[in-house]
Amino acid sequence: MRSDFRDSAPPAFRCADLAKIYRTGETEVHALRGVDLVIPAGEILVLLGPSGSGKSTLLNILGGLDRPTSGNLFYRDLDLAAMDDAELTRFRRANVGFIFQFYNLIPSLTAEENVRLVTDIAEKPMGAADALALVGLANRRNHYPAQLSGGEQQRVAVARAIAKQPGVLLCDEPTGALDSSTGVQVLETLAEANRTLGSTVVIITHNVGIAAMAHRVFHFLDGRIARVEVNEAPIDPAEISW
Ligand SMILES: Nc1ncnc2c1ncn2[C@@H]1O[C@H](COP(=O)(O)OP(=O)(O)OP(=O)(O)O)[C@@H](O)[C@H]1O
Repeated sequence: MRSDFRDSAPPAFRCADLAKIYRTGETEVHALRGVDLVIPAGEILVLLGPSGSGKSTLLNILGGLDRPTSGNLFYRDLDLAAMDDAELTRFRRANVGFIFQFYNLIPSLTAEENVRLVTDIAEKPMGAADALALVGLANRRNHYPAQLSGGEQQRVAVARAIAKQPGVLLCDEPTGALDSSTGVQVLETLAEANRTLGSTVVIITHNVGIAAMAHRVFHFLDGRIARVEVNEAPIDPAEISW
């Protein structure tokens, strides 16, 4: 059933010959050297590759936090490469949820208030309490970040990201600071958002085991995608450990 839905959907992202050069004084770093990829809507994608191979650079460009130096990039029919700053901000607000390694919660706000920061400005949000229930934290909504474990704080960050029902969830090392069993709980919330909201989920990780939950795995090497693996039978995150 899920694969029919995925096959019929237009791609979430398409990019062609995408390049990113960082210039600092005389120095140039070629972070992306001609990336071609299609990210089908409604899939879970994992990006693997050595440190410095360009994964975060690509994720930031997909999310409209940064711009390519050259190349084409579309989100559905939106031409991201042609957008100015204000348009990119609107694109992010309407379509993208971000999750980073460190949870970036506001310490003086409760879990629910942290989520409400997003639901207050989103176009079609679910309630903050519903988002927290989706990540299994209904009974922690009035707790402050310091009263929550690392895994619980990351689940609040996931709730905050999914509350606006984004088309795409971009996750940069979401389990990087967590132990295996806590990390798996976070991955389960991402899989749940993929299943119930249909969000396309892109996960950067150094943990090769996590690739088993993805529909597709992109292997990065030196600013390029060296290999794409299609996984016909993604496993439930509960089966992953590290
Ligand atoms: N803002 C920046 N200014 C200059 N160089 C940068 C900047 N951001 C990234 N780079 C460089 O671009 C290259 C790709 O970095 P990127 O962070 O995309 O790699 P990565 O695969 O995500 O690495 P990691 O797994 O360590 O996070 C690296 O050489 C990095 O040093």
